[in-house]
Amino acid sequence: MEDCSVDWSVWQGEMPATLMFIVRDGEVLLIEKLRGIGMGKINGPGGKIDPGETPLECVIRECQEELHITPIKPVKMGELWFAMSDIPDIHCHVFTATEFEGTPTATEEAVPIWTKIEDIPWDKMWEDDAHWLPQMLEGQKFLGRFLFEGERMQWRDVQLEDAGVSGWLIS
Ligand SMILES: Nc1nc2c([nH]c(=O)n2[C@H]2C[C@H](O)[C@@H](COP(=O)(O)OP(=O)(O)OP(=O)(O)O)O2)c(=O)[nH]1
Repeated sequence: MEDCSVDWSVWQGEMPATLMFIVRDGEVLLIEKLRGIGMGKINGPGGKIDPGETPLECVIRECQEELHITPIKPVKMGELWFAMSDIPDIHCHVFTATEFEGTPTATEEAVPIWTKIEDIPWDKMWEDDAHWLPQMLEGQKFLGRFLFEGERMQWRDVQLEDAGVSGWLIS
């Protein structure tokens, strides 16, 4: 991979966002995303953080809005820093949970898809996901930094456990 043109030591995401991956019995709750950034892709529920909201508040609200479920005791597992070419840079907080209230329900924003971990459809997901989601689903915390040109990943760096967590912008 070529050198990265981004100075990550001063990078600040312009658009804060969240993602949730609920895991139960060897399956992960994914969505087909019907609108917003990444429309048409498979992803976890999540979205942009509203002004005044914490990442935890946001990820719970997005699960309620997109799937009519409330995750219980979400755990922050990672940060994703996306330097983008055509949209504002995204700073995403990634959570997991093993319990939730409610029944995952299709909405105007998302269709729920329980997926066996070994069957995750990488070709329908963002290109970077294969570089941190497997590690996260094995319980490792992380910091992933990516440079995108449009929807194509140009550069990546993923740090696991303490090396990653120590770089988080928000604990
Ligand atoms: N897994 C994964 N998720 C990503 C990547 N890039 C990226 O923005 N996302 C996520 C972060 C957010 O959850 C989501 C983008 O926010 P959104 O457009 O869904 O936000 P929203 O629901 O608030 O938007 P809106 O439809 O109300 O305008 O996509 C990526 O490379 N991989």
